Amino acid sequence: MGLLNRKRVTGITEKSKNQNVKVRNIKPEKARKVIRSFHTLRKNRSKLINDLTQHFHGINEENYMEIIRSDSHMKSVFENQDKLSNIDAKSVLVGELGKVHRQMESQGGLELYQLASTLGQQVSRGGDSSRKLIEWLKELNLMSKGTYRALEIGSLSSKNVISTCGLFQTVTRVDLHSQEPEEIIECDFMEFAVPKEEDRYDLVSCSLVLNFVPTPIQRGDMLRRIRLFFTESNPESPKLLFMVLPLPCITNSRYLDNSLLLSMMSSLGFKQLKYHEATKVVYWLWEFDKNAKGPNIYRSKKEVRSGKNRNNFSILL
Ligand SMILES: C[S@@+](CC[C@H](N)C(=O)[O-])C[C@H]1O[C@@H](n2cnc3c(N)ncnc32)[C@H](O)[C@@H]1O
Repeated sequence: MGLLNRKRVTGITEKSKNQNVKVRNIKPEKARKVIRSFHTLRKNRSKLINDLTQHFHGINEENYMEIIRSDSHMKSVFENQDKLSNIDAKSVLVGELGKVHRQMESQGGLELYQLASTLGQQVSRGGDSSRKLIEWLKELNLMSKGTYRALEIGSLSSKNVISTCGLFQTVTRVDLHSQEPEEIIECDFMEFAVPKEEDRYDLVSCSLVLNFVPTPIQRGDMLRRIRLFFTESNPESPKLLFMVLPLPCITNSRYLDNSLLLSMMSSLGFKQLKYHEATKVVYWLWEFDKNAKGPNIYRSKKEVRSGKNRNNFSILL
């Protein structure tokens, strides 16, 4: 993304890639708008790509540009240079996908979304969510200093409290777009290889990531996958998942409230240890027990709240 674009959209004036992120001149409302709009576009993109799987074998969010651009006609439809050809279903979808793709680019893409999210981590605006995790770990006296391993999914910085608190022997950080290539592994967690047993983790942090994942099924898949990353080598020590979501995902969703989430998580083997609602986000600390699974009955959405002004956030397993 060009610096010009970023300036036009938000007034951010400093280049951030591969440096500690600096954000200036971006108002909190603007940051929230960037985040909301990015989530909507990502959801629309995901739906279009899903619809296109019947026309392009194996198309997904990583390879769609490559696949579409390898067909010169589809490439020009995607790039909106061949409007007259948008008559069949496949071309309509490709044309729409091109439109969404351009909107995402012009609004700054993932990089700008991360800048806006980093702003949310500034202390004056709610701060680094991992502070709550460390507060809880200390309160529950759950992890003795320096012996445990943590995995942070969706990491914006290696300087967050989870990394600096000294409670962990190692913190492995992954993100779709790494802002510190030496400290944060750039990859999709869904493709991050499950390590050998001795390299697995005692704690996984998944803060403000599930709401980024575009579909309810993919969110469920992410939760399911997280379980594979817990070590079994210290049976005495707890296996913990720290999770954060925007508050409305749980307090104003048509399809999810905390009681439903509790039973879903329990069907995956997670027991709620801690829960905290802040003004804008909600935090959980879950303990995982691989032997404590329940029945999986969460394959379709069920309304838990009615009313017009609800959001549709949900998770399916
Ligand atoms: C809103 S930021 C949250 C960052 C930080 N964890 C926090 O709590 O402030 C969401 C981050 O999750 C990352 N992310 C989303 N889906 C991911 C995935 N499947 N694998 C790795 N990172 C992902 C995004 O790239 C983004 O940097």
